[in-house]
Amino acid sequence: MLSVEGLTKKFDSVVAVDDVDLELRSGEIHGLIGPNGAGKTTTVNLITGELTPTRGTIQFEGEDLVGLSPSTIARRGIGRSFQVVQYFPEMTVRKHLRLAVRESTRTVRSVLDRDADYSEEIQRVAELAHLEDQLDTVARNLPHGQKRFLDIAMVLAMDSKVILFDEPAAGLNESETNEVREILEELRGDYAILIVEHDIDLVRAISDRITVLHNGSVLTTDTPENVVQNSQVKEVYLGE
Ligand SMILES: Nc1ncnc2c1ncn2[C@@H]1O[C@H](COP(=O)(O)OP(=O)(O)OP(=O)(O)O)[C@@H](O)[C@H]1O
Repeated sequence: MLSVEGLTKKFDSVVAVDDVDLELRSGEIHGLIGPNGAGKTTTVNLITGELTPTRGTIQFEGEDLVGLSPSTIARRGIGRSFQVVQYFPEMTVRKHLRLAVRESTRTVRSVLDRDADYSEEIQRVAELAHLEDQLDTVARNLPHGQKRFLDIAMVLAMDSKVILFDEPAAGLNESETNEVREILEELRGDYAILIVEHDIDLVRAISDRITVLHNGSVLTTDTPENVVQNSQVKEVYLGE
């Protein structure tokens, strides 16, 4: 579905991403892990078009994404959630979702649709992101964990087919992390998901496959069981 080949990004003398091959299959949850500075966020930023690769190709459903703007890539169906949630403090959850749905349909619907309320779609994504009871809450009043869920809901509302999660559990307590896990489990099969996450227990539990990056390169891509047994992975990342 999403196929990355030979992806390389240099910042002057630093090779942040070095000849990375990565295949995200339809319906899978794919973990992307590695030590600090391994190149995980840079890889995500290359896929979303926020950065331009020095070399390499990124193909989505057979089309090359390199050179397209982030908004075009998002509208093609590649959504991302951010490490730091971006929201309008005084705006309700419902309004956030309405804007996200409208943004995704902007190119195919006419201005006549400007007043559409998209209520069915808003309800659907609110339920998926465990926010159905918070639709009329303004974002700043959401508990910390639910602000993260709002970010997830907005990605879903954009009608994404691929979702790139950058540390969805960062800064969350145990019960909020468990809820993120439940949300991801419910999305399994319907989206291709790439998840960058330092919480190794979460990544192990949720991923169908895991890619380990080290110094910008792929150390291995394998099942969670094999990855945690891999001696090189233990040496550079798991610290055993
Ligand atoms: N804009 C930039 N300019 C220069 N160097 C950068 C830039 N962005 C990232 N780097 C460098 O590229 C390397 C990879 O960084 P990246 O943020 O992708 O790693 P990461 O695996 O996401 O790390 P972390 O787990 O700490 O978020 C690091 O050495 C980093 O310092």
